Amino acid sequence: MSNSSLREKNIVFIGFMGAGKTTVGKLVAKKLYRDFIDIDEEIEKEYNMPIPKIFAEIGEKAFREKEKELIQNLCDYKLKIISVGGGAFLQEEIRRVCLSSSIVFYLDITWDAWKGRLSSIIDSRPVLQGKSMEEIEALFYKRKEIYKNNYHSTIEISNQNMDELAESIVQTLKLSWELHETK
Ligand SMILES: Nc1ncnc2c1ncn2[C@@H]1O[C@H](COP(=O)(O)OP(=O)(O)O)[C@@H](O)[C@H]1O
Ligand SMILES: O=C(O)C1=C[C@@H](OP(=O)(O)O)[C@@H](O)[C@H](O)C1
Ligand SMILES: [Mg+2]
Repeated sequence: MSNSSLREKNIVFIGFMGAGKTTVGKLVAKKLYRDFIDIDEEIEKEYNMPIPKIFAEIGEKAFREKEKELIQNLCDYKLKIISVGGGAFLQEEIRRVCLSSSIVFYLDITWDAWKGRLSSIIDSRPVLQGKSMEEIEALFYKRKEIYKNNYHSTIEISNQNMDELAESIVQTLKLSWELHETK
């Protein structure tokens, strides 16, 4: 692969709900002077309603179809920073298109660190609602199996400040771009 093609690839952030994909993706985009796209935000704009309302009124199936369509379309572009929802990589077609067109960055968080975030995110994450802590924990580990088998680069984010985290991601990316430089 030529250096320019690696540098031009999109960067896609994956990981569990609340791991920080949206927050960190935005910061990384700013540091790299690139466009940032949050897939959930795009879906909310399309339906003109927040995600819990989309799930309740239109249904998860339609949400997943829209998620796939938007990601597939965006992967035709270059140089984008994209945060996908935590459920996106459950779809094989999404995994395939992201892994082939983009650098997939997995934001990994421990269960212990994640637990503390639940109360601040549950109202906007319908997938977490109506579940016991044991059920959420089981979902957390089930999803982890998918993320950890489908990425190019990863970072442990459990106890890091968001800006430092974004800065380490940028440094990792720059290093890998330089390492792949063809003279
Ligand atoms: N590194 C971090 N440290 C502490 N809180 C964080 C961190 N990253 C994200 N958060 C907080 O966790 C919540 C979920 O973050 P968000 O970026 O929306 O995650 P995701 O897009 O992965 O669901 C937000 O309230 C955000 O402020
Ligand atoms: O994991 C999931 O199934 C979902 C994650 C959410 O995005 P975040 O991962 O950004 O919270 C959002 O797409 C939707 O609520 C479903
Ligand atoms: Mg998000």
